[in-house]
Amino acid sequence: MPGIITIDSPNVKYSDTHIESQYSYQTTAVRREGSTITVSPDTHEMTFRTERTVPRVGVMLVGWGGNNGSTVTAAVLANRMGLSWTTKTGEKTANYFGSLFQSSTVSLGMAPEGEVHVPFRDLLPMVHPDDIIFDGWDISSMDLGRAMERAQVLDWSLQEELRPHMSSMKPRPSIFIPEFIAANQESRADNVLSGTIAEQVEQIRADIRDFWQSSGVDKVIVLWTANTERFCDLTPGVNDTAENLLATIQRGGEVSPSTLFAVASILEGCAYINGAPQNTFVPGAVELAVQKGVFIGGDDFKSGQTKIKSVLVDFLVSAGIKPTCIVSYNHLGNNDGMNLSAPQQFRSKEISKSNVVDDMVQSNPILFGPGEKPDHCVVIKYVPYVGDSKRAMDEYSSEIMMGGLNTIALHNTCEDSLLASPIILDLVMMTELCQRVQVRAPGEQDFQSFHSVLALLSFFCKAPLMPPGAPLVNAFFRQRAAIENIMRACLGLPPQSNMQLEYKLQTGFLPQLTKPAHKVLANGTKAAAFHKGKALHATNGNANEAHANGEGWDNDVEI
Ligand SMILES: NC(=O)c1ccc[n+]([C@@H]2O[C@H](COP(=O)([O-])OP(=O)(O)OC[C@H]3O[C@@H](n4cnc5c(N)ncnc54)[C@H](O)[C@@H]3O)[C@@H](O)[C@H]2O)c1
Ligand SMILES: O=P([O-])([O-])O[C@@H]1[C@@H](O)[C@H](O)[C@@H](O)[C@H](O)[C@@H]1O
Repeated sequence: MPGIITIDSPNVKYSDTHIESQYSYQTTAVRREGSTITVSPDTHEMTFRTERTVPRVGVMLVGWGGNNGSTVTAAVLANRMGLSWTTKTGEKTANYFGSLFQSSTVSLGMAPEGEVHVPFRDLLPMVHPDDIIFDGWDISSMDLGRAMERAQVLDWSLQEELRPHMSSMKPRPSIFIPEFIAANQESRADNVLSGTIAEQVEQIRADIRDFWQSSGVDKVIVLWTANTERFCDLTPGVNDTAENLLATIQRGGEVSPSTLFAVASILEGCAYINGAPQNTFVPGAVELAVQKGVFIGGDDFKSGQTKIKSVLVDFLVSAGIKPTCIVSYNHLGNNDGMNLSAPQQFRSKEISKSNVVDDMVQSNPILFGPGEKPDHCVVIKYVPYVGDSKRAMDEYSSEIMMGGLNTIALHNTCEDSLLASPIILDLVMMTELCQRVQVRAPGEQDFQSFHSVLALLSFFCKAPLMPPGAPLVNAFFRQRAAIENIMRACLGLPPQSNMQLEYKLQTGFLPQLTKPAHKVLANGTKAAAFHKGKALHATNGNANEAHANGEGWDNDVEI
């Protein structure tokens, strides 16, 4: 499976330090005048430049001692050490299932032996999760070995192998403002900073510098996987601009811990990602990130029930079926669930879970009139007994042809933290890669980075944070295609169109192959065709299958 991908194109140059590609970005400009819609294809000549050297990456997790924080740390250690462990159903081996980059593939195109798929991570140089160094903060002082035990996510035999390596990991004291999370969290808070919020921000900044220097990493990314906070009021003069936000911090006004961490990270030049649903990125924080040229992204890991929703609703609407009622219920018994049992914290989650279908619904005015939406109900209940094993139950009712009614019921049980952990890794890998990509826009002399609000992270989030004016897309496969095609652009490759025209015409034409599979001498009655990855050749009037031999295709087949 592993392979080194080399692009054989005059538009792609490899130097010791960079991959540079000349890319023709093809779009359409649309103009609607009354009932007339005019579409004008546009081609924009651009240049992508990607640094080839993958740096040593440190990740500082806020909420490190939580279920997600302890689980993702454990998973990376287990993979790095190549651990296997015994369970009642047999031997298990560490893996990164659920990671887009580590466990999914992309198609490069057709080779003589058929379509070639490679691991997503092989498209461009990316940090490997095994190499990530973790650190972080928690209001709970529990070391990571005991936090892993408290989380009750991983098999005991694996925990026993990992504990000696995790017990030495101790979360740094954190910023704790009780009013932002549920009151039921206060019993954990034995590891908190004191002083003004300005002093605490300075401590967080010092922590980042300390980790950066002591770990020897080349860059640090900070990620919030602490509890869901209530929404913060957006108040002019308080958090509407970078200047006002910094002044509010100095003055001691209302700023949430997650926003304080964002400010500290941005001021230290570290990308900051929000894995929870609260509105961390108040306008002042966004402006500060833009001023400092630092990436920010979020909100709220898209891990399970919502991820399926962003697929299923896209399927229904794209198939011309009208979803009219969506009920998403789940219960879980971990600490996240306990925090979400408080109304204000639940409200943050309800918002992020509810808006995920808007773009898909708005894309189809045949099914939905102006402002029309499906009924959409989100319920989350805290049931301690089930722990991290979230039970999600969904019902999708849809109108089908001639007044018909279709109802899809789903039941989904899984460890919530084992869905979120690979997403944390993907968020880090995507962010770190984007920090090494520069783009020269059409007609420009200079290269620029992506916008500080890193829209490419939307695939991993329920409520994507987008640059001003950018359209919000939640549809799963559209988001995935955006990542794939931008990474292909870095290699000078065209977008994945799935057209496969070479196999859809009467006279087949095959891509330029290194070893000609066969001569295509179609005379109108005979043509090369593929079926199930094998070439069906009409030769001597009889269709027979030419099989790929060990080295390549039968070369003597003529038609
Ligand atoms: N599948 C998932 O697990 C999933 C999916 C989407 C979003 N999320 C979000 O990710 C977050 C973490 O989920 P979890 O299951 O790990 O929850 P958790 O409660 O197990 O972990 C959160 C940790 O944050 C700590 N904490 C709270 N306030 C803090 C602060 N101010 N500074 C530092 N630490 C603080 C808590 O002590 C706790 O250890 C939650 O906000 C959750 O809503 C989780
Ligand atoms: O599975 P999903 O919808 O992506 O998101 C999950 C919710 O279903 C769950 O209720 C909540 O506790 C988790 O934090 C996470 O947000």
